[in-house]
Amino acid sequence: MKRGFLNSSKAKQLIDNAVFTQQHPSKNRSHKVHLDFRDVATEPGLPDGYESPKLFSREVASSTLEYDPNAYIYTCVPAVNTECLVSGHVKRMIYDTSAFPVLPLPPTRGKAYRIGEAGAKGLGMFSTRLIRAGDLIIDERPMTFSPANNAGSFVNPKIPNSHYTLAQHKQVIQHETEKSRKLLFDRLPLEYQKAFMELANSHEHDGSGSIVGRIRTNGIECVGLRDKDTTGDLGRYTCVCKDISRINHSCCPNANYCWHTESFSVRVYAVRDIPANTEITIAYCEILRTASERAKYLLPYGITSCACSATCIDPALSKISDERRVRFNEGSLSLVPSIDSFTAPKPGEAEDRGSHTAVKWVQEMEEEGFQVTSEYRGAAYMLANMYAYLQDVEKALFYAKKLEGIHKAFEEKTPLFLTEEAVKSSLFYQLGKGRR
Ligand SMILES: C[S@@+](CC[C@H](N)C(=O)[O-])C[C@H]1O[C@@H](n2cnc3c(N)ncnc32)[C@H](O)[C@@H]1O
Repeated sequence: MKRGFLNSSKAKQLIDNAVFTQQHPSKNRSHKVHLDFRDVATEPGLPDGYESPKLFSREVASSTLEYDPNAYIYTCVPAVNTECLVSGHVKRMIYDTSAFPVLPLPPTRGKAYRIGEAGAKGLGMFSTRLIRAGDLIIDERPMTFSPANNAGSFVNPKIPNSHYTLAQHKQVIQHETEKSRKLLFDRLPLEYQKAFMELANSHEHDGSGSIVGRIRTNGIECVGLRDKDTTGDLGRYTCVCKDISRINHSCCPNANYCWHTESFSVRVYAVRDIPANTEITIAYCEILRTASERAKYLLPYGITSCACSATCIDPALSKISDERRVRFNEGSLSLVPSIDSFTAPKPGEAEDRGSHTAVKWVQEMEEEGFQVTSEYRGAAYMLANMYAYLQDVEKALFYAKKLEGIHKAFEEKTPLFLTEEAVKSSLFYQLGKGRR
């Protein structure tokens, strides 16, 4: 039996309460503004006379799944020891996940990281030995799991929102979200409370409370879990881990991360070889964006000028990198030629015209450190298959082997041929053979 706070109001109702109807200043009509805790409270404090609603609690068995799907529950998912603020619907989704709760995986060849000083970035995660592409660096269960917006916080539906300005409404949302997350925090063991409060907080001056600020700075999206009947930004979940929270951002990261419901954990894999004593980095934003676009996404993390690599520091390199990022981002579809256009290079030419662009892209993406992108994987995979089709086993293997580690890092199930025999029995090799 675990103490649980049951908030009986419906998720939909909560979401509707976060929609503020604003009068258009010049025209005689109103429009809806959606608010969530990522909105900056324009002024500190709360509206005069605002009374925060009292939450009531009820003891429930933590193992039960007999909840209203739209009610939010504070619960410790017993098998995994994570404190959760979760809708009944999502709690059921978790328990219905096949194989849940399997143990997190052990890191490949044992632990290979330490947490240490990373200069102006604060703390960071560093390799203690060579880590190979595809190695699992860490598989960590989070300390907290909660909605990624203000869902689960209780804004009294009796409060007539017409009495508030937009800024005041934001203050209420921020206040109530912090209050609901504080309850989650208070349920953590003391050791986790300490670890949580030691984490970075890049939201100290935007109206976010100290708990919400840390969730926003360190939260990892729990892809695949979302509240009933929600789309887009609504209904998502985020989790905060102890060690993974120390991984800094890079615009050319050497690791990727993914959420796994069956183990209730976040896995971090190397996407290329990481030498000993090197910082392990992930991307906090889409990396195939220009420097100015990336800067917008990084600002909420307090990253005002990213200095993660030479391409972010040197304006000339940054210009070249931006041009490449835009090209890779926009051109991925035109890169994939139809099978009929696969032809062998003409005598004296290194590459056929059909493959030339893809070969150049793979080279450029490796120079930039974009192995984490689907565009890199797509281009290398296409080349491996194309050379198999052209019966060029050596080149087919050359590109397939580039993907060996990355496939592990993305837990890809698509078969890769990594031996001469495997190339020769692949579909593309057989198709190419039949064509000659
Ligand atoms: C998830 S934490 C990462 C660990 C953090 N450095 C620490 O000391 O705990 C995110 C925060 O780290 C810092 N950070 C991460 N990547 C950075 C980068 N590329 N440049 C500057 N600061 C960075 C920012 O302060 C950001 O808000």
